[in-house]
Amino acid sequence: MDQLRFDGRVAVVTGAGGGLGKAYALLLGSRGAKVVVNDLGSGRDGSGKSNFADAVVKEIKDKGGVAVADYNSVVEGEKIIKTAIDNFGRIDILINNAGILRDKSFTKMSEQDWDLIHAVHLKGAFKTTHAAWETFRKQKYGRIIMTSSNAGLFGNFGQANYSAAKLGLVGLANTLALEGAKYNIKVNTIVPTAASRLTEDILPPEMFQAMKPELIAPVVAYMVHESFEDSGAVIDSTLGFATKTHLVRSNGAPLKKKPSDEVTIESVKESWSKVVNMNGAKHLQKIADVTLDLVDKLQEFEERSKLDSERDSYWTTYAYNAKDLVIYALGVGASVSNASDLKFLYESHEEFSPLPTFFILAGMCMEAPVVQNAMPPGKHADFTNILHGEQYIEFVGDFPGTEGAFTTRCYVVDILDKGSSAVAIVNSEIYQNKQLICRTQQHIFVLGQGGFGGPRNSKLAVGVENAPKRAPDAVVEQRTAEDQAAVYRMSGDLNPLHIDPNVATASGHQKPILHGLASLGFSARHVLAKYSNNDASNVKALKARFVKPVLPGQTLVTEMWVEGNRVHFQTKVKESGNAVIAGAYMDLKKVSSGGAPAAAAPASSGGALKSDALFAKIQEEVKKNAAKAKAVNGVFVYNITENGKNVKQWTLDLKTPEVYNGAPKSGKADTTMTISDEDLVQVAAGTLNPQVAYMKGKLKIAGNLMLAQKLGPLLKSEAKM
Ligand SMILES: CCCCCCC[C@@H](O)CC(=O)SCCNC(=O)CCNC(=O)[C@H](O)C(C)(C)COP(=O)(O)OP(=O)(O)OC[C@H]1O[C@@H](n2cnc3c(N)ncnc32)[C@H](O)[C@@H]1OP(=O)(O)O
Repeated sequence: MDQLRFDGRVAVVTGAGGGLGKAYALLLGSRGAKVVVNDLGSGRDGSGKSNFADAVVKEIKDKGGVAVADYNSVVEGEKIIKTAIDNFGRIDILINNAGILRDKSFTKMSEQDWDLIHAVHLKGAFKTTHAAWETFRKQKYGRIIMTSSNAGLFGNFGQANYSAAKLGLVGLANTLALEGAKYNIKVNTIVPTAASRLTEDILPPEMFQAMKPELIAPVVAYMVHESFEDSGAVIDSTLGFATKTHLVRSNGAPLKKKPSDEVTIESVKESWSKVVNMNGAKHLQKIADVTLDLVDKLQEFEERSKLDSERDSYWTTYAYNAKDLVIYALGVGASVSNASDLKFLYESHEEFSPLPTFFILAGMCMEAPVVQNAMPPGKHADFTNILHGEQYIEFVGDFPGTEGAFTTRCYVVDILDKGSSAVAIVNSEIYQNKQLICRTQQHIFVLGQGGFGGPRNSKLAVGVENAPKRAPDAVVEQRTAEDQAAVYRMSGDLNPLHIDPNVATASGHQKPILHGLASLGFSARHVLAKYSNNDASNVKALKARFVKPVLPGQTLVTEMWVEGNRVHFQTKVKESGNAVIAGAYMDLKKVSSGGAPAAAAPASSGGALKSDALFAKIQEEVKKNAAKAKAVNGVFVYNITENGKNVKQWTLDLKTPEVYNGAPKSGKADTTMTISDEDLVQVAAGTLNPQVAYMKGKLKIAGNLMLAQKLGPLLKSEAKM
């Protein structure tokens, strides 16, 4: 990097007779600046006289620099600035560094102690800066440094006067940064901790030795260089280390429940934990942002209150990223052994997507006592007596992306009395940037808590739909893993019923049961793959009832029926024959028939494969791409499999280039690629990235890896067929 220089610039450094100020003056002087070395020449309490400034000037001059000494007090700051103008005709840089201490505990602090400190630090900085300000404005250039202290930012015993003045300087810099912005005047604050006359007998000797002002001087010099762009920054530096400090604001909280309520001391106490909760605290750049933030929050409060006045609601937030999507997909049985699942498992996949059922999680409001607080008198609900009964999700706005944050409103719309048990119907509205993205509805079955004389049915319940009587149009089966619930829990539902054998047996189950939403996630994936080409954004709504628990390790069999844009489905456990999900459906914007297989080993893939026609197409493509093929120059063998068995073998001899139906005519295969028929169909249909099929197909490389990689582009062109 080119040396950062200050040629042609005039710098005033106050308190430059020793310590930090001296280090700043020497460094700037050595880099071409003409320096006014100001120093009153007093001890650290402001008493005594010396000629330190002359010594510094001499040192600068001895090294070929230009400098002049100034012995005025900063309280008469205009005289110091005059020294610069009189000697050098201009001023570009002002470093307000001069300072003294009058440390005393507050009890012993006199008004004089207070005034003297404020006069030197705060008023002194005001006087010098004010004197230079007009020149800076006129020449549209100025670099100003205020010197603050951690004593000001955090407080320090015995330094009430000094702390107040030091934080005052941050306030001064903040405002001057704004007022100077359009004149290219940058005003920043340094918070140095260095060995100086101020700290000499306060710091332990070893630390005092190490805290060299020379380690801070380059930071300050950079902050007054013409290339420095920040303004209003507070930079803490010591021991060759620098950090930025700024204020942050909590999200805050309304101090009342409804806009019409009074704010009382009690309501303030009730809200206090939210007021001081710093989770998600933000740094606001300017005072206008503070006002906007407040207006925004008040508007949100009004809007929420309108909704809350209809029903008592709980508001929660839910943030997710790619990792959450992948963990969820694993929890609902997506597997790399099925190439079409990769888009749900691999964050760098070109079609990486959330599964549609993932967004049910944002509506769960697991942390809120939403059901508990809505139970009729004498009835209770907690994790020991609830079962997930039904689930609904409907997408209203744009399909959400692969990361985001939602605000969710959760409220109970009805508590039904089903005789011995109760059913709580919980609605959720899920918003992103104030836009409604989706709605969900959960039916929570509360065992043994019925009989309170409530309604048996609700008009507000989204109903289940019986499947057609005919044989299913498609069936997909997939075994859940023994650890399925343990994986699914990581998406947020930590109900011990799904992991703790004692809790499970106490609730009457032989072992921990699978989350209802995990089983639903499996079946929804099967439908999505079969009838929506795995396109999650094609889903409009989904409804299901959990009719019997599923045990991890059991095999789920999803039966599907297409009726218009609705795919009815129900799910059975293969081992017991029991229906576990019933009355379920997925509404799609568009139904695509015979789509991708969802499970690793589908029971019925639906529709015969036209591999011969496909073979002809690939042959044509290879001929079309003969030049490329020759460049690849390899022999590849495709094993065509059906239900796990090799049924056919094609050889792609790119040396020739030709495709053979059967064993290679000549030469040995360089690469053997096993792609299932289904994947090959998808590649041909352009719905499966050939590279993905390629990765999934157990690629055995007999030649070299480069060769295998070169095959990628060729397969890509085949995908366009
Ligand atoms: C806000 C916080 C939320 C927390 C969310 C959840 C946290 C999760 O960790 C919890 C889970 O995932 S639990 C696991 C998944 N769920 C299950 O396994 C439940 C399976 N279902 C059953 O066992 C029975 O259906 C059973 C036991 C539910 C009902 O069986 P029965 O008692 O035999 O009922 P039945 O006699 O057939 O019918 C009685 C009335 O109830 C209605 N009904 C039946 N099943 C229902 C169900 N699943 N959901 C809603 N209502 C249901 C019936 O229609 C009937 O009403 P009516 O007589 O008016 O027709």
